[in-house]
Amino acid sequence: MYSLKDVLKRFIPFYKDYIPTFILVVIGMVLASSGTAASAYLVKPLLDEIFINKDREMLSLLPYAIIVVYAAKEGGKYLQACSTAYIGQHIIKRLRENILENLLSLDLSFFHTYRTGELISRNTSDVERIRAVVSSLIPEFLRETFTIFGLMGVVIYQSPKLAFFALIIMPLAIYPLSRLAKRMKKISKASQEKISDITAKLSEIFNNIEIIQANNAQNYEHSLFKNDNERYFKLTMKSVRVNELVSPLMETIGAIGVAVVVIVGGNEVIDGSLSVGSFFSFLTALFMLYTPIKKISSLYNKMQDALVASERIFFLLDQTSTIQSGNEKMPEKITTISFDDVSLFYGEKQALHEVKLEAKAGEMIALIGDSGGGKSSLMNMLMRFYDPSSGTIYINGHNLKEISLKELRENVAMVTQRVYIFHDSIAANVAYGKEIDETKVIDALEKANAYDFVQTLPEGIWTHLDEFGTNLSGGQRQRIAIARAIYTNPQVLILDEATSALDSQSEQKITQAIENLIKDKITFVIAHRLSTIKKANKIILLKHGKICAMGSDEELLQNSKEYLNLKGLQH
Ligand SMILES: Nc1ncnc2c1ncn2[C@@H]1O[C@H](COP(=O)(O)OP(=O)(O)OP(=O)(O)O)[C@@H](O)[C@H]1O
Repeated sequence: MYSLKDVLKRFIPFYKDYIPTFILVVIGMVLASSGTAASAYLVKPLLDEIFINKDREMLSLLPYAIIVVYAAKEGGKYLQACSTAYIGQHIIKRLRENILENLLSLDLSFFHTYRTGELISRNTSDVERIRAVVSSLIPEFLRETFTIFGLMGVVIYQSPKLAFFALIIMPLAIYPLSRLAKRMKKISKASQEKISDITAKLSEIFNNIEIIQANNAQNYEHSLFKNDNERYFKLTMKSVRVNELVSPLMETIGAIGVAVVVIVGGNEVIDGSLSVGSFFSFLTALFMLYTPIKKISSLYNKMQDALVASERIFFLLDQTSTIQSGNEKMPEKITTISFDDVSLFYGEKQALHEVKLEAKAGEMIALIGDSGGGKSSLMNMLMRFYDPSSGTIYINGHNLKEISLKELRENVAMVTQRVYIFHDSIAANVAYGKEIDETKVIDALEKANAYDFVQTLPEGIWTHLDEFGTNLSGGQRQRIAIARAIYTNPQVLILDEATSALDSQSEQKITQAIENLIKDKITFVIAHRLSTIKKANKIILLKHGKICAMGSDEELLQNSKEYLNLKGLQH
């Protein structure tokens, strides 16, 4: 668990950039605290000089002094509030960017472990909670502490004896307050986890809305959500009750202090050893003291909340990718890709067993086999979404891990089973992440046999696609994805069931297009379709993570029973 010191330490590099703004914060803080103390002090001349001594000169001065003191106090507060908000909001903005930057660099296994909603929640609501610590909490804490010292100065100055009685009460409040803070920390942790669950649930619901409606599972999802929501509501109420307890507790303990002061001070005023003005100035400062003390204890509770949130955020910032880029340049021309005794484990589960295969430029390799055989896993390693647990993948004899990750992914393009469409224009979807070159976009669309339908859309390649491409048909989406893969003219193409959503006519056109594209490339096709398999130079049959047959269609027909079985099933 992080302490406040740890949290602040992590923010020091951020704070360094805001020194001029901090100076404004301090000026505001000093004005606000000294203004508060001065306003309590002014009660003494008000009573003693004006009301008791009937001093007219003082009457002509004091009202102006009151205005100046209050203006300084409130102006200081305003200055401090705006400057601290600037620092806080700006740090938070940078923090969000840093979190996303780090998350984007992480490997896929991380994203398979954490739910999307959970990550969104940490990047939004937890970051918001932390804002309290980085911006307002610390300066407010300091301002209130300064105010306490200023007011204590007035209290002690006016009557040290009374101050002794009044201030002795204070430690009495500390014990219950520290108990409350501990409780608050616990509730905060539970509540932050719950809000993460809620966000995760919502993102799951919106992503799967079709399947929810198709299964009439609306009520089921709604009741799951209601449970989480109810729990969050209860936790929030619990934290409100704990937080709101601070004030009545402080007031009651404070009242004991005031009662003692009235008894002792009242006697002194009656005896004439204390002036009425001093007594009231003292009493005003004492009353005013409870406000900052109360604020500090409530701030302390909020801090517990922020500490828990920090822990969840630093966790994300501290994650490092297990997939690190190599330093070697990608060979200009990829001539061979070889898998040398490559095995892959997902946790305990072994997905691939000592796979050995080689692909040469111009070859098309078809990967076939039952579902779960390991075809996608093999290709995921070529993209370096995962690294082999043992064995090595080589490109032109260079270990894949030594090659720059960026250059690798520039040269290897993938069309996956799941088609990804971004909420942007078709052109931006095709050129995704790269500069849009209109001619290249049209060329890629033509090659993917997609330009015909794109042309019929109202704004052509500039037509905006909905999130997930819901305004396109499945086959159209797939052709956009293929266009994206060929936009950069990659040297290696991985097509994972890429033609599954196409009707046979467009599939034929795509197959033709792919045949033209792949001439000097290395292409891996994960396919069940016989038309694709036939054209492959090499067919690899994967079963339970092992290669159980490898060769051309003809060879396999002759010597692989499994291949015959597979073909038999498809006829
Ligand atoms: N991220 C993952 N975490 C854990 N296990 C996984 C993961 N991805 C795949 N697997 C497991 O590894 C095995 C191989 O999966 P893979 O997706 O590579 O098979 P496949 O041959 O591509 O299947 P399909 O044809 O159904 O797509 C399966 O048993 C699968 O359950």
